[in-house]
Amino acid sequence: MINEQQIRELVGALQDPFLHRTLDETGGITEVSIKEEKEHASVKLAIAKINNAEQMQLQMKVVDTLKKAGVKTVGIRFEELPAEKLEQFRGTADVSEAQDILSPLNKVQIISVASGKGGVGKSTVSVNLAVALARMGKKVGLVDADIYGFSVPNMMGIEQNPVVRGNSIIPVERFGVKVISMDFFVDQNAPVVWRGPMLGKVLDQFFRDVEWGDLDFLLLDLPPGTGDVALDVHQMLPTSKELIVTTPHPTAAFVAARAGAMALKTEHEILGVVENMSWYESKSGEKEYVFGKGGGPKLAEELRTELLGQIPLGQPDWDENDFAPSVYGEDHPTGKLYGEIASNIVAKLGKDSEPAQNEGPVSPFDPRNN
Ligand SMILES: Nc1ncnc2c1ncn2[C@@H]1O[C@H](COP(=O)(O)OP(=O)(O)OP(=O)(O)O)[C@@H](O)[C@H]1O
Repeated sequence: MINEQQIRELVGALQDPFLHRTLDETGGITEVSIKEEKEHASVKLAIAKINNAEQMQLQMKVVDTLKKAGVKTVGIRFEELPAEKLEQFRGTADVSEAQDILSPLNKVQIISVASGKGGVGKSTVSVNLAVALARMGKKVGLVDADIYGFSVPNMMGIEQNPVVRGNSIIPVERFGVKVISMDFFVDQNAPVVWRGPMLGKVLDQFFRDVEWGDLDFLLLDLPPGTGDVALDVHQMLPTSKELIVTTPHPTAAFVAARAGAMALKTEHEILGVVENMSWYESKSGEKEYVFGKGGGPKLAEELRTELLGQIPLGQPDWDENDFAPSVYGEDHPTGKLYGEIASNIVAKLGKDSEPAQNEGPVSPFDPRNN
């Protein structure tokens, strides 16, 4: 494992994307810490402007550089260079960039939806939460990052493909949510057999080449478990917050705890737990705990986070004229529960106030900035 000095040299040679000076020259590395036994390094970087596509690209460069040097997992946090420091470099950035530095920040909260194992309803929860946030008037994007087992377009009843304009992909909009999925780019039902780095590249493209526009929230439906892609996403998006889906079965919750442990290990905040398939309510109003009881609360307690909601078993009311197999209507009892979870998340993230300065979320990735 490389030492702090080597990390400072490697990262210090990368440039501040706005000032076109190395981080070494700008004094942009403000903290380095190492956990030898875990082969983990974290760095805190100060750059001219945070929460934008350029930050995202620098993040990826840092991860790439440190991984090539043998670091296994990387944590990165960003902050803005202090004003005096910026002034010092003002003359060196061209005028439009200098104005850009002063322009209001474009902020987006990234929420990764994870589960310990498949089939617990992670995609169903991602889709309905995205729709519920859009119903609240939020601008929402949804990345179907489950690239082996994509299911989001089908669940939302999306039939068209995205339009490609120049070098960018315009996401498909459904129920007010901008959606991108591997499903749009493979032949009907052809299995996706890519491995490891290829998968990371696809995700990278989803972040860079998709024209998301202004967003308040970007949700990611992660693949189940704690494999390569889930880890890649954690590294690419160090500011994303994690939402963990489990069923009420104690074993499911035990397995889901691993996803939570990975989030914590990579220094990601856990937003909360959603328990899905919590019970079946019979016509007489009695609750039957088909898949057991207690998994969600137990997991939330274990991860020291909040149980954001419990979703019962049951199907949406299907509208034959506007078919979306997994989307619950706004007035459906389950649709209302998703509405409550969405409000809870908005309140929790304090979206209407400014996010914390140093831990601000990453903004999406305007491809024109590449
Ligand atoms: N609350 C629910 N009530 C009834 N059926 C549900 C519920 N939640 C999910 N399902 C169904 O369970 C199946 C699995 O759900 P989903 O695909 O969302 O899970 P997943 O965890 O994303 O799975 P994978 O990880 O394999 O993609 C789907 O057929 C879905 O319609």
